[in-house]
Amino acid sequence: MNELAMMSKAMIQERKDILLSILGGFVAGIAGVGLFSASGYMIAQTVFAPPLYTLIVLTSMVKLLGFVRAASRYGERLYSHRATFSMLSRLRTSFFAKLIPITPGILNKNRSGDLLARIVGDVESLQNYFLRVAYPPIIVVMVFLSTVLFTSVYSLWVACLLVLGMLITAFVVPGIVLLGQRKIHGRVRQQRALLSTEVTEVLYGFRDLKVYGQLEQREQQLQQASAALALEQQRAAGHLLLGQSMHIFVTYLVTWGVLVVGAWLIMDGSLAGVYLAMLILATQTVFEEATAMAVLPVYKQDSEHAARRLTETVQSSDVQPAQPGGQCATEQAVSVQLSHVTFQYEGEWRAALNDISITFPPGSKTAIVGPSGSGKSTIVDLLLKLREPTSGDIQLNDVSLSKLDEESIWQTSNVVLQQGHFFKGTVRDNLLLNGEEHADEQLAAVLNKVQLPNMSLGDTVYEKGENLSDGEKQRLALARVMLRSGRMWLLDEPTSSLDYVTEQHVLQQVFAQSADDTLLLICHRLTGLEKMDQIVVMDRGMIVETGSFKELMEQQGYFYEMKNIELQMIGDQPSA
Ligand SMILES: Nc1ncnc2c1ncn2[C@@H]1O[C@H](COP(=O)(O)OP(=O)(O)OP(=O)(O)O)[C@@H](O)[C@H]1O
Repeated sequence: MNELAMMSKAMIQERKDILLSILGGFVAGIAGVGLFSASGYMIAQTVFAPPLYTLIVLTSMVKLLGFVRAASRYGERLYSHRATFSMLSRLRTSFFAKLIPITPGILNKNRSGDLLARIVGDVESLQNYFLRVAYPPIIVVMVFLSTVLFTSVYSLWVACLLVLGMLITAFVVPGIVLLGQRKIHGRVRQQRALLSTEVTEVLYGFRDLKVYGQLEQREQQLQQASAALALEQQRAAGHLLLGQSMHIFVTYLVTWGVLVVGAWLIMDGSLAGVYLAMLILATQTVFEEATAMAVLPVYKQDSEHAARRLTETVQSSDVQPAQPGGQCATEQAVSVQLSHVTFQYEGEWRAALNDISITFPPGSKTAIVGPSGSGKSTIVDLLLKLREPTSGDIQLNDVSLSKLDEESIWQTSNVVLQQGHFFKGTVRDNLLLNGEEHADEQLAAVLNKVQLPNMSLGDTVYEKGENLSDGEKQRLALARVMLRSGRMWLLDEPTSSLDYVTEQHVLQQVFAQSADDTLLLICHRLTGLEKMDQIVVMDRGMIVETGSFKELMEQQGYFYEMKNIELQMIGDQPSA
Protein backbone atom coordinates (compact mmCIF):
# COMPACT_ATOMS: atom_id res chain seq x y z
CA MET A 1 0.00 0.00 0.00
CA ASN A 2 1.48 3.27 -1.14
CA GLU A 3 0.32 5.21 1.90
CA LEU A 4 2.31 2.94 4.16
CA ALA A 5 5.55 3.58 2.31
CA MET A 6 6.55 6.04 5.05
CA MET A 7 6.01 3.32 7.66
CA SER A 8 8.10 0.82 5.69
CA LYS A 9 10.87 3.39 5.36
CA ALA A 10 10.80 4.01 9.11
CA MET A 11 10.89 0.24 9.69
CA ILE A 12 14.03 -0.16 7.58
CA GLN A 13 15.73 2.42 9.77
CA GLU A 14 14.89 0.34 12.86
CA ARG A 15 15.91 -2.99 11.31
CA LYS A 16 18.22 -4.03 14.16
CA ASP A 17 15.52 -3.78 16.83
CA ILE A 18 13.03 -5.36 14.46
CA LEU A 19 15.27 -8.37 13.83
CA LEU A 20 15.85 -8.73 17.57
CA SER A 21 12.12 -8.58 18.28
CA ILE A 22 11.43 -11.20 15.59
CA LEU A 23 14.14 -13.41 17.09
CA GLY A 24 12.70 -12.88 20.59
CA GLY A 25 9.17 -13.66 19.36
CA PHE A 26 10.33 -16.79 17.55
CA VAL A 27 12.26 -18.15 20.54
CA ALA A 28 9.32 -17.33 22.86
CA GLY A 29 6.91 -19.13 20.49
CA ILE A 30 9.10 -22.20 20.12
CA ALA A 31 9.80 -22.29 23.85
CA GLY A 32 6.04 -22.06 24.49
CA VAL A 33 5.28 -25.00 22.21
CA GLY A 34 8.23 -26.91 23.72
CA LEU A 35 7.11 -26.10 27.27
CA PHE A 36 3.57 -27.39 26.82
CA SER A 37 4.67 -30.38 24.74
CA ALA A 38 7.18 -31.38 27.44
CA SER A 39 4.47 -30.92 30.10
CA GLY A 40 2.07 -33.12 28.16
CA TYR A 41 4.74 -35.76 27.65
CA MET A 42 5.75 -35.63 31.32
CA ILE A 43 2.14 -36.09 32.51
CA ALA A 44 1.72 -39.04 30.17
CA GLN A 45 5.03 -40.59 31.26
CA THR A 46 4.08 -40.48 34.96
CA VAL A 47 1.39 -43.10 34.22
CA PHE A 48 4.17 -45.55 33.38
CA ALA A 49 6.09 -44.79 36.62
CA PRO A 50 9.31 -43.85 34.85
CA PRO A 51 12.73 -43.75 36.59
CA LEU A 52 13.29 -40.69 38.78
CA TYR A 53 15.99 -39.26 36.51
CA THR A 54 13.47 -39.14 33.60
CA LEU A 55 11.12 -37.07 35.70
CA ILE A 56 13.99 -34.86 36.90
CA VAL A 57 15.11 -34.23 33.30
CA LEU A 58 11.54 -33.49 32.16
CA THR A 59 10.79 -31.21 35.11
CA SER A 60 14.04 -29.30 34.57
CA MET A 61 13.24 -29.00 30.88
CA VAL A 62 9.80 -27.59 31.64
CA LYS A 63 11.30 -25.09 34.08
CA LEU A 64 14.05 -24.10 31.66
CA LEU A 65 11.62 -23.66 28.77
CA GLY A 66 9.35 -21.59 31.02
CA PHE A 67 12.25 -19.33 31.86
CA VAL A 68 13.40 -19.04 28.21
CA ARG A 69 9.86 -18.28 27.12
CA ALA A 70 9.42 -15.49 29.68
CA ALA A 71 12.85 -13.97 28.98
CA SER A 72 12.52 -14.02 25.20
CA ARG A 73 8.94 -12.68 25.36
CA TYR A 74 10.30 -9.82 27.45
CA GLY A 75 13.04 -9.25 24.86
CA GLU A 76 10.50 -9.30 22.04
CA ARG A 77 8.28 -6.73 23.77
CA LEU A 78 11.26 -4.57 24.71
CA TYR A 79 12.73 -4.40 21.20
CA SER A 80 9.42 -4.22 19.36
CA HIS A 81 8.21 -1.33 21.52
CA ARG A 82 11.55 0.42 21.33
CA ALA A 83 11.42 0.14 17.52
CA THR A 84 7.79 1.32 17.50
CA PHE A 85 8.44 4.42 19.57
CA SER A 86 11.52 5.34 17.52
CA MET A 87 9.46 4.91 14.35
CA LEU A 88 6.63 7.02 15.74
CA SER A 89 9.05 9.75 16.68
CA ARG A 90 10.58 9.66 13.16
CA LEU A 91 7.11 9.76 11.61
CA ARG A 92 6.04 12.67 13.77
CA THR A 93 9.20 14.59 12.92
CA SER A 94 8.86 13.98 9.17
CA PHE A 95 5.11 14.74 9.28
CA PHE A 96 5.70 18.05 11.05
CA ALA A 97 8.57 18.90 8.69
CA LYS A 98 6.15 18.47 5.76
CA LEU A 99 3.27 20.15 7.55
CA ILE A 100 4.89 23.37 8.71
CA PRO A 101 5.76 24.89 5.30
CA ILE A 102 2.28 24.19 3.96
CA THR A 103 0.33 25.24 7.05
CA PRO A 104 -1.51 28.20 5.47
CA GLY A 105 -2.91 25.97 2.71
CA ILE A 106 -3.85 23.27 5.17
CA LEU A 107 -5.71 25.62 7.48
CA ASN A 108 -7.73 26.75 4.48
CA LYS A 109 -9.02 23.26 3.96
CA ASN A 110 -9.15 21.50 7.29
CA ARG A 111 -10.95 22.42 10.42
CA SER A 112 -8.44 22.70 13.25
CA GLY A 113 -10.12 19.98 15.32
CA ASP A 114 -9.84 17.52 12.45
CA LEU A 115 -6.22 18.50 11.94
CA LEU A 116 -5.56 17.91 15.63
CA ALA A 117 -7.16 14.47 15.41
CA ARG A 118 -4.92 13.66 12.45
CA ILE A 119 -1.73 14.91 14.05
CA VAL A 120 -2.30 13.11 17.34
CA GLY A 121 -4.60 10.15 16.62
CA ASP A 122 -3.57 9.06 13.15
CA VAL A 123 0.16 9.15 13.80
CA GLU A 124 -0.46 7.17 17.00
CA SER A 125 -2.53 4.58 15.10
CA LEU A 126 0.39 3.81 12.85
CA GLN A 127 2.09 2.04 15.74
CA ASN A 128 -0.39 -0.80 15.21
CA TYR A 129 1.00 -1.34 11.74
CA PHE A 130 4.30 -2.60 13.06
CA LEU A 131 3.14 -4.06 16.38
CA ARG A 132 0.13 -5.93 15.02
CA VAL A 133 0.44 -6.16 11.25
CA ALA A 134 4.00 -6.25 10.00
CA TYR A 135 6.02 -8.53 12.22
CA PRO A 136 3.62 -10.93 14.07
CA PRO A 137 2.88 -12.99 10.89
CA ILE A 138 6.61 -13.60 10.39
CA ILE A 139 6.87 -15.05 13.89
CA VAL A 140 3.64 -17.04 13.52
CA VAL A 141 4.85 -18.62 10.25
CA MET A 142 8.28 -19.48 11.70
CA VAL A 143 6.87 -21.00 14.90
CA PHE A 144 4.17 -22.81 13.00
CA LEU A 145 6.53 -24.37 10.44
CA SER A 146 8.81 -25.54 13.26
CA THR A 147 5.82 -27.09 15.06
CA VAL A 148 4.59 -28.81 11.90
CA LEU A 149 8.08 -30.22 11.41
CA PHE A 150 8.12 -31.41 15.02
CA THR A 151 4.65 -33.07 14.89
CA SER A 152 5.39 -34.67 11.50
CA VAL A 153 8.06 -36.76 13.27
CA TYR A 154 5.22 -38.41 15.24
CA SER A 155 2.38 -38.28 12.75
CA LEU A 156 1.97 -36.87 9.25
CA TRP A 157 -1.80 -36.84 9.77
CA VAL A 158 -1.53 -34.55 12.77
CA ALA A 159 0.91 -32.31 10.85
CA CYS A 160 -1.59 -32.11 7.94
CA LEU A 161 -4.38 -31.22 10.36
CA LEU A 162 -2.24 -28.41 11.76
CA VAL A 163 -1.56 -27.07 8.25
CA LEU A 164 -5.29 -27.16 7.47
CA GLY A 165 -6.14 -25.38 10.72
CA MET A 166 -3.46 -22.78 10.11
CA LEU A 167 -4.76 -22.08 6.60
CA ILE A 168 -8.20 -21.44 8.09
CA THR A 169 -6.63 -19.23 10.76
CA ALA A 170 -4.47 -17.31 8.30
CA PHE A 171 -6.97 -16.83 5.47
CA VAL A 172 -10.57 -17.79 6.26
CA VAL A 173 -10.92 -16.11 9.69
CA PRO A 174 -9.17 -12.85 8.64
CA GLY A 175 -11.23 -12.90 5.40
CA ILE A 176 -14.51 -13.03 7.35
CA VAL A 177 -13.24 -10.34 9.74
CA LEU A 178 -12.22 -8.19 6.78
CA LEU A 179 -15.69 -8.46 5.20
CA GLY A 180 -17.33 -7.02 8.32
CA GLN A 181 -14.50 -4.55 8.79
CA ARG A 182 -15.21 -2.96 5.38
CA LYS A 183 -18.60 -1.92 6.71
CA ILE A 184 -17.21 -0.14 9.74
CA HIS A 185 -14.13 0.99 7.84
CA GLY A 186 -12.67 4.16 9.28
CA ARG A 187 -15.87 5.14 11.08
CA VAL A 188 -14.21 5.35 14.49
CA ARG A 189 -11.54 7.62 13.04
CA GLN A 190 -14.12 9.84 11.34
CA GLN A 191 -16.22 10.10 14.49
CA ARG A 192 -13.14 10.91 16.54
CA ALA A 193 -12.23 13.71 14.12
CA LEU A 194 -15.81 14.99 14.27
CA LEU A 195 -15.77 15.04 18.07
CA SER A 196 -12.39 16.79 18.09
CA THR A 197 -13.75 19.38 15.65
CA GLU A 198 -16.86 19.97 17.76
CA VAL A 199 -14.78 20.34 20.93
CA THR A 200 -12.40 22.90 19.39
CA GLU A 201 -15.28 24.89 17.91
CA VAL A 202 -17.05 25.04 21.27
CA LEU A 203 -13.82 25.99 23.06
CA TYR A 204 -12.81 28.67 20.55
CA GLY A 205 -16.29 30.07 20.06
CA PHE A 206 -17.50 29.67 23.64
CA ARG A 207 -18.23 33.37 24.23
CA ASP A 208 -20.01 33.97 20.92
CA LEU A 209 -22.05 30.80 21.29
CA LYS A 210 -23.09 31.86 24.78
CA VAL A 211 -24.01 35.40 23.74
CA TYR A 212 -25.97 34.16 20.72
CA GLY A 213 -27.74 31.56 22.88
CA GLN A 214 -26.33 28.67 20.86
CA LEU A 215 -24.27 27.07 23.58
CA GLU A 216 -26.90 24.55 24.63
CA GLN A 217 -27.44 23.43 21.05
CA ARG A 218 -23.70 23.03 20.47
CA GLU A 219 -23.40 21.09 23.73
CA GLN A 220 -26.04 18.71 22.47
CA GLN A 221 -24.15 18.30 19.20
CA LEU A 222 -21.03 17.60 21.23
CA GLN A 223 -22.82 14.94 23.25
CA GLN A 224 -24.21 13.39 20.07
CA ALA A 225 -20.73 13.29 18.54
CA SER A 226 -19.39 11.73 21.74
CA ALA A 227 -22.19 9.12 21.80
CA ALA A 228 -21.62 8.33 18.10
CA LEU A 229 -17.91 7.81 18.75
CA ALA A 230 -18.65 5.52 21.71
CA LEU A 231 -21.04 3.51 19.52
CA GLU A 232 -18.50 3.12 16.74
CA GLN A 233 -15.82 2.16 19.26
CA GLN A 234 -18.18 -0.42 20.71
CA ARG A 235 -18.85 -1.83 17.23
CA ALA A 236 -15.14 -1.93 16.42
CA ALA A 237 -14.37 -3.68 19.73
CA GLY A 238 -17.18 -6.17 19.06
CA HIS A 239 -15.68 -6.84 15.68
CA LEU A 240 -12.26 -7.48 17.17
CA LEU A 241 -13.87 -9.82 19.68
CA LEU A 242 -15.63 -11.68 16.88
CA GLY A 243 -12.28 -12.28 15.14
CA GLN A 244 -10.69 -13.51 18.37
CA SER A 245 -13.67 -15.76 19.18
CA MET A 246 -13.57 -17.33 15.72
CA HIS A 247 -9.87 -17.97 16.19
CA ILE A 248 -10.49 -19.70 19.54
CA PHE A 249 -13.23 -21.77 17.90
CA VAL A 250 -10.80 -22.93 15.18
CA THR A 251 -8.16 -23.65 17.84
CA TYR A 252 -10.49 -25.99 19.73
CA LEU A 253 -11.78 -27.54 16.52
CA VAL A 254 -8.24 -28.44 15.44
CA THR A 255 -7.36 -29.62 18.97
CA TRP A 256 -10.38 -31.93 18.91
CA GLY A 257 -9.32 -33.07 15.47
CA VAL A 258 -5.83 -33.93 16.77
CA LEU A 259 -7.43 -35.82 19.67
CA VAL A 260 -9.64 -37.87 17.33
CA VAL A 261 -6.86 -38.51 14.76
CA GLY A 262 -4.41 -39.33 17.59
CA ALA A 263 -6.85 -41.80 19.21
CA TRP A 264 -7.43 -43.43 15.85
CA LEU A 265 -3.66 -43.72 15.20
CA ILE A 266 -3.11 -45.20 18.68
CA MET A 267 -5.80 -47.79 18.02
CA ASP A 268 -4.19 -48.39 14.67
CA GLY A 269 -0.86 -48.91 16.44
CA SER A 270 0.99 -46.25 14.43
CA LEU A 271 1.32 -43.77 17.36
CA ALA A 272 2.48 -44.45 20.92
CA GLY A 273 -0.20 -43.32 23.41
CA VAL A 274 2.38 -41.46 25.50
CA TYR A 275 2.69 -38.80 22.77
CA LEU A 276 -1.01 -37.90 22.49
CA ALA A 277 -1.10 -35.33 25.32
CA MET A 278 2.10 -33.78 23.94
CA LEU A 279 0.60 -33.37 20.44
CA ILE A 280 -2.64 -31.93 21.80
CA LEU A 281 -0.87 -29.37 23.98
CA ALA A 282 1.57 -28.45 21.16
CA THR A 283 -1.43 -27.84 18.86
CA GLN A 284 -3.22 -25.69 21.38
CA THR A 285 -0.10 -23.61 22.09
CA VAL A 286 0.84 -23.00 18.47
CA PHE A 287 -2.68 -21.74 17.73
CA GLU A 288 -2.59 -19.49 20.77
CA GLU A 289 0.59 -17.97 19.36
CA ALA A 290 -1.32 -17.26 16.14
CA THR A 291 -4.12 -15.19 17.77
CA ALA A 292 -2.57 -12.09 16.18
CA MET A 293 -3.63 -13.35 12.73
CA ALA A 294 -7.35 -13.00 13.49
CA VAL A 295 -7.16 -9.28 14.29
CA LEU A 296 -4.48 -8.46 11.73
CA PRO A 297 -6.89 -7.21 9.00
CA VAL A 298 -8.60 -4.85 11.43
CA TYR A 299 -5.33 -3.22 12.37
CA LYS A 300 -4.06 -3.32 8.78
CA GLN A 301 -7.03 -1.40 7.48
CA ASP A 302 -6.92 0.98 10.42
CA SER A 303 -3.23 1.76 9.79
CA GLU A 304 -3.83 2.19 6.06
CA HIS A 305 -6.68 4.55 6.73
CA ALA A 306 -4.57 6.56 9.18
CA ALA A 307 -1.65 6.67 6.72
CA ARG A 308 -3.97 7.80 3.91
CA ARG A 309 -5.37 10.67 6.01
CA LEU A 310 -1.86 11.76 6.94
CA THR A 311 -0.69 11.62 3.30
CA GLU A 312 -3.78 13.55 2.18
CA THR A 313 -3.08 16.20 4.82
CA VAL A 314 0.41 16.96 3.62
CA GLN A 315 -0.51 16.67 -0.06
CA SER A 316 -3.67 18.76 -0.04
CA SER A 317 -2.25 22.23 -0.19
CA ASP A 318 -1.89 24.90 -2.79
CA VAL A 319 1.54 25.69 -1.38
CA GLN A 320 4.47 23.52 -2.34
CA PRO A 321 6.93 22.53 0.37
CA ALA A 322 9.91 24.81 0.43
CA GLN A 323 12.96 23.96 -1.61
CA PRO A 324 16.20 25.07 -0.06
CA GLY A 325 17.28 28.15 -1.93
CA GLY A 326 19.32 31.33 -1.82
CA GLN A 327 19.70 33.56 1.20
CA CYS A 328 18.18 37.00 1.47
CA ALA A 329 20.92 39.51 2.29
CA THR A 330 20.42 40.88 5.81
CA GLU A 331 23.16 43.51 5.92
CA GLN A 332 21.22 45.97 3.79
CA ALA A 333 17.67 47.32 3.63
CA VAL A 334 15.54 45.16 1.37
CA SER A 335 14.16 46.25 -1.99
CA VAL A 336 10.81 44.69 -2.83
CA GLN A 337 9.34 44.38 -6.28
CA LEU A 338 6.03 42.84 -7.30
CA SER A 339 5.62 42.29 -11.05
CA HIS A 340 2.16 41.45 -12.42
CA VAL A 341 1.27 39.47 -9.32
CA THR A 342 -2.07 37.73 -9.30
CA PHE A 343 -3.25 35.52 -6.47
CA GLN A 344 -6.40 33.49 -6.13
CA TYR A 345 -7.27 31.50 -3.02
CA GLU A 346 -8.07 27.90 -3.81
CA GLY A 347 -11.79 27.43 -4.37
CA GLU A 348 -12.44 31.16 -4.73
CA TRP A 349 -13.90 32.48 -7.97
CA ARG A 350 -12.37 35.95 -7.60
CA ALA A 351 -8.68 36.79 -7.48
CA ALA A 352 -7.66 38.39 -4.17
CA LEU A 353 -4.86 40.21 -6.02
CA ASN A 354 -5.16 41.09 -9.66
CA ASP A 355 -2.08 41.95 -11.73
CA ILE A 356 -0.30 43.98 -9.06
CA SER A 357 2.97 45.70 -9.97
CA ILE A 358 4.71 47.90 -7.44
CA THR A 359 8.20 48.62 -6.10
CA PHE A 360 9.20 49.36 -2.52
CA PRO A 361 12.75 50.79 -2.73
CA PRO A 362 15.27 49.89 -0.01
CA GLY A 363 14.77 52.00 3.11
CA SER A 364 11.40 53.33 1.88
CA LYS A 365 8.34 53.71 4.06
CA THR A 366 5.08 52.66 2.38
CA ALA A 367 1.52 52.66 3.66
CA ILE A 368 -1.00 50.34 2.04
CA VAL A 369 -4.56 51.50 2.50
CA GLY A 370 -7.90 50.47 1.08
CA PRO A 371 -11.26 49.04 2.04
CA SER A 372 -11.58 45.77 3.91
CA GLY A 373 -11.04 42.76 1.66
CA SER A 374 -9.07 44.70 -0.94
CA GLY A 375 -6.10 42.30 -0.66
CA LYS A 376 -3.71 44.15 1.66
CA SER A 377 -2.95 41.26 4.03
CA THR A 378 -2.60 38.88 1.10
CA ILE A 379 0.41 40.92 -0.06
CA VAL A 380 2.08 40.29 3.32
CA ASP A 381 1.38 36.55 3.05
CA LEU A 382 2.96 36.49 -0.40
CA LEU A 383 6.01 38.49 0.71
CA LEU A 384 6.57 36.05 3.56
CA LYS A 385 6.24 33.16 1.12
CA LEU A 386 3.37 31.77 3.16
CA ARG A 387 1.51 31.54 -0.14
CA GLU A 388 2.76 31.41 -3.73
CA PRO A 389 1.45 33.87 -6.34
CA THR A 390 -0.86 32.27 -8.92
CA SER A 391 1.09 34.21 -11.55
CA GLY A 392 3.66 36.98 -11.67
CA ASP A 393 6.87 37.34 -9.70
CA ILE A 394 8.00 38.89 -6.42
CA GLN A 395 11.62 39.87 -5.94
CA LEU A 396 13.52 40.76 -2.78
CA ASN A 397 16.82 42.51 -3.54
CA ASP A 398 16.31 41.59 -7.21
CA VAL A 399 16.10 37.86 -6.44
CA SER A 400 12.88 36.04 -7.11
CA LEU A 401 11.17 34.72 -3.97
CA SER A 402 10.97 31.32 -5.63
CA LYS A 403 14.77 31.15 -5.45
CA LEU A 404 15.00 32.32 -1.84
CA ASP A 405 15.01 30.14 1.21
CA GLU A 406 11.91 31.02 3.22
CA GLU A 407 13.78 30.83 6.54
CA SER A 408 16.08 33.56 5.32
CA ILE A 409 13.07 35.71 4.31
CA TRP A 410 11.54 35.29 7.76
CA GLN A 411 14.86 36.09 9.37
CA THR A 412 15.08 39.41 7.58
CA SER A 413 11.43 40.31 8.28
CA ASN A 414 9.99 42.07 11.30
CA VAL A 415 6.39 41.04 11.08
CA VAL A 416 3.27 42.00 12.99
CA LEU A 417 0.32 40.08 11.60
CA GLN A 418 -3.26 41.20 12.05
CA GLN A 419 -3.92 38.41 14.51
CA GLY A 420 -0.64 37.76 16.23
CA HIS A 421 -0.58 34.70 18.42
CA PHE A 422 0.36 34.69 22.08
CA PHE A 423 1.42 31.58 23.87
CA LYS A 424 0.67 30.49 27.41
CA GLY A 425 3.61 31.57 29.53
CA THR A 426 5.01 34.86 30.73
CA VAL A 427 5.43 38.22 29.03
CA ARG A 428 9.15 37.39 28.84
CA ASP A 429 8.45 34.07 27.05
CA ASN A 430 6.26 35.82 24.53
CA LEU A 431 8.83 38.53 23.90
CA LEU A 432 11.66 36.06 23.43
CA LEU A 433 9.79 34.05 20.83
CA ASN A 434 12.42 34.75 18.20
CA GLY A 435 15.04 32.77 20.13
CA GLU A 436 17.40 35.74 20.33
CA GLU A 437 19.10 36.53 23.65
CA HIS A 438 18.04 39.75 25.35
CA ALA A 439 18.75 41.03 28.83
CA ASP A 440 15.77 41.86 31.05
CA GLU A 441 16.72 45.55 30.91
CA GLN A 442 16.39 45.50 27.12
CA LEU A 443 13.01 43.78 27.36
CA ALA A 444 11.77 46.28 29.94
CA ALA A 445 13.01 49.17 27.77
CA VAL A 446 11.12 47.91 24.76
CA LEU A 447 7.94 47.50 26.85
CA ASN A 448 8.39 51.15 27.82
CA LYS A 449 8.71 52.16 24.17
CA VAL A 450 5.40 50.56 23.30
CA GLN A 451 3.70 52.23 26.24
CA LEU A 452 3.43 49.13 28.41
CA PRO A 453 5.50 50.37 31.39
CA ASN A 454 3.26 48.64 33.93
CA MET A 455 3.59 45.22 32.42
CA SER A 456 6.32 43.18 34.08
CA LEU A 457 8.28 40.45 32.38
CA GLY A 458 7.08 37.76 34.76
CA ASP A 459 3.38 38.52 34.25
CA THR A 460 1.36 35.55 33.10
CA VAL A 461 -0.03 35.47 29.57
CA TYR A 462 -2.89 33.03 28.99
CA GLU A 463 -3.27 30.95 25.86
CA LYS A 464 -4.04 33.22 22.85
CA GLY A 465 -3.42 36.21 25.15
CA GLU A 466 -6.90 35.80 26.66
CA ASN A 467 -6.01 37.99 29.67
CA LEU A 468 -4.77 40.90 27.52
CA SER A 469 -6.83 43.63 25.92
CA ASP A 470 -6.61 43.93 22.12
CA GLY A 471 -4.53 47.10 22.48
CA GLU A 472 -2.15 45.37 24.91
CA LYS A 473 -1.79 42.45 22.53
CA GLN A 474 -0.93 44.81 19.67
CA ARG A 475 1.64 46.67 21.76
CA LEU A 476 3.17 43.39 22.95
CA ALA A 477 3.37 42.23 19.32
CA LEU A 478 5.13 45.47 18.43
CA ALA A 479 7.52 45.06 21.36
CA ARG A 480 8.26 41.54 20.12
CA VAL A 481 9.05 42.81 16.64
CA MET A 482 11.20 45.67 17.95
CA LEU A 483 13.51 43.11 19.51
CA ARG A 484 14.30 41.68 16.10
CA SER A 485 16.98 42.84 13.75
CA GLY A 486 15.28 42.26 10.37
CA ARG A 487 15.58 44.85 7.60
CA MET A 488 12.05 44.51 6.19
CA TRP A 489 9.13 45.59 8.40
CA LEU A 490 5.72 44.20 7.52
CA LEU A 491 3.12 45.66 9.85
CA ASP A 492 -0.48 44.63 9.22
CA GLU A 493 -2.77 46.98 11.12
CA PRO A 494 -0.48 46.93 14.15
CA THR A 495 -2.21 49.75 16.02
CA SER A 496 -5.86 49.44 14.98
CA SER A 497 -7.00 48.96 18.60
CA LEU A 498 -4.96 51.82 20.08
CA ASP A 499 -6.17 55.31 20.84
CA TYR A 500 -4.75 58.04 18.61
CA VAL A 501 -2.20 59.38 21.11
CA THR A 502 -0.78 55.96 22.02
CA GLU A 503 -0.78 54.97 18.35
CA GLN A 504 1.27 58.00 17.32
CA HIS A 505 3.71 57.51 20.19
CA VAL A 506 4.24 53.83 19.42
CA LEU A 507 4.56 54.36 15.65
CA GLN A 508 7.11 57.10 16.30
CA GLN A 509 9.25 54.54 18.15
CA VAL A 510 8.83 52.02 15.33
CA PHE A 511 9.79 54.61 12.70
CA ALA A 512 12.82 55.67 14.72
CA GLN A 513 14.05 52.08 14.90
CA SER A 514 13.31 51.31 11.26
CA ALA A 515 14.79 54.57 9.92
CA ASP A 516 17.17 52.75 7.54
CA ASP A 517 14.91 49.79 6.77
CA THR A 518 12.15 49.08 4.28
CA LEU A 519 8.76 49.34 5.96
CA LEU A 520 5.27 48.41 4.81
CA LEU A 521 2.44 49.56 7.02
CA ILE A 522 -1.09 48.35 6.34
CA CYS A 523 -3.60 50.62 7.97
CA HIS A 524 -7.20 51.79 7.83
CA ARG A 525 -6.71 55.10 9.61
CA LEU A 526 -5.32 57.73 7.24
CA THR A 527 -3.84 59.98 9.90
CA GLY A 528 -0.08 60.44 10.14
CA LEU A 529 0.54 59.22 6.59
CA GLU A 530 2.14 62.53 5.58
CA LYS A 531 5.56 61.19 6.53
CA MET A 532 5.30 58.07 4.39
CA ASP A 533 7.38 58.03 1.19
CA GLN A 534 4.62 56.27 -0.69
CA ILE A 535 0.97 55.44 -0.18
CA VAL A 536 -0.54 52.54 -2.11
CA VAL A 537 -4.31 52.61 -2.40
CA MET A 538 -5.97 49.26 -3.10
CA ASP A 539 -9.47 48.30 -4.07
CA ARG A 540 -10.82 44.86 -4.99
CA GLY A 541 -7.39 43.31 -5.43
CA MET A 542 -6.00 46.10 -7.58
CA ILE A 543 -3.79 49.11 -7.01
CA VAL A 544 -5.90 52.14 -7.81
CA GLU A 545 -3.47 54.89 -6.81
CA THR A 546 0.09 55.36 -5.64
CA GLY A 547 2.01 58.46 -4.60
CA SER A 548 3.04 60.54 -1.62
CA PHE A 549 0.39 61.99 0.68
CA LYS A 550 0.77 65.39 -0.99
CA GLU A 551 0.54 63.94 -4.52
CA LEU A 552 -2.56 61.91 -3.74
CA MET A 553 -4.32 64.83 -2.08
CA GLU A 554 -3.53 67.00 -5.09
CA GLN A 555 -4.83 64.33 -7.48
CA GLN A 556 -8.17 64.49 -5.65
CA GLY A 557 -8.87 60.86 -6.49
CA TYR A 558 -9.71 57.79 -4.43
CA PHE A 559 -7.39 58.58 -1.49
CA TYR A 560 -8.57 62.17 -1.35
CA GLU A 561 -12.18 60.93 -1.09
CA MET A 562 -11.25 58.44 1.63
CA LYS A 563 -9.43 61.12 3.58
CA ASN A 564 -12.36 63.51 3.33
CA ILE A 565 -14.79 60.86 4.53
CA GLU A 566 -12.50 60.16 7.47
CA LEU A 567 -12.26 63.83 8.35
CA GLN A 568 -16.04 64.15 8.21
CA MET A 569 -16.43 61.11 10.43
CA ILE A 570 -14.18 62.56 13.12
CA GLY A 571 -15.93 65.91 12.82
CA ASP A 572 -13.04 67.77 11.19
CA GLN A 573 -13.39 70.08 8.20
CA PRO A 574 -13.17 68.38 4.82
CA SER A 575 -10.16 69.27 2.76
CA ALA A 576 -10.65 71.80 0.04
N1 LIG B 1 -7.84 32.04 3.57
C1 LIG B 1 -8.62 32.59 2.65
N2 LIG B 1 -9.33 31.81 1.82
C2 LIG B 1 -10.09 32.34 0.87
N3 LIG B 1 -10.25 33.65 0.66
C3 LIG B 1 -9.58 34.48 1.45
C4 LIG B 1 -8.72 33.99 2.49
N4 LIG B 1 -8.18 35.05 3.13
C5 LIG B 1 -8.66 36.15 2.52
N5 LIG B 1 -9.50 35.81 1.51
C6 LIG B 1 -10.20 36.73 0.60
O1 LIG B 1 -9.21 37.45 -0.12
C7 LIG B 1 -9.59 38.81 -0.24
C8 LIG B 1 -8.47 39.72 0.29
O2 LIG B 1 -8.32 39.47 1.66
P1 LIG B 1 -7.25 40.25 2.55
O3 LIG B 1 -7.27 39.66 3.91
O4 LIG B 1 -5.98 40.30 1.83
O5 LIG B 1 -7.91 41.71 2.57
P2 LIG B 1 -7.50 42.96 3.44
O6 LIG B 1 -7.49 44.11 2.49
O7 LIG B 1 -6.27 42.69 4.22
O8 LIG B 1 -8.76 43.07 4.40
P3 LIG B 1 -8.83 43.69 5.89
O9 LIG B 1 -8.56 45.16 5.75
O10 LIG B 1 -10.24 43.42 6.29
O11 LIG B 1 -7.83 42.98 6.70
C9 LIG B 1 -10.91 38.96 0.51
O12 LIG B 1 -11.94 38.97 -0.45
C10 LIG B 1 -11.00 37.73 1.37
O13 LIG B 1 -12.33 37.29 1.49
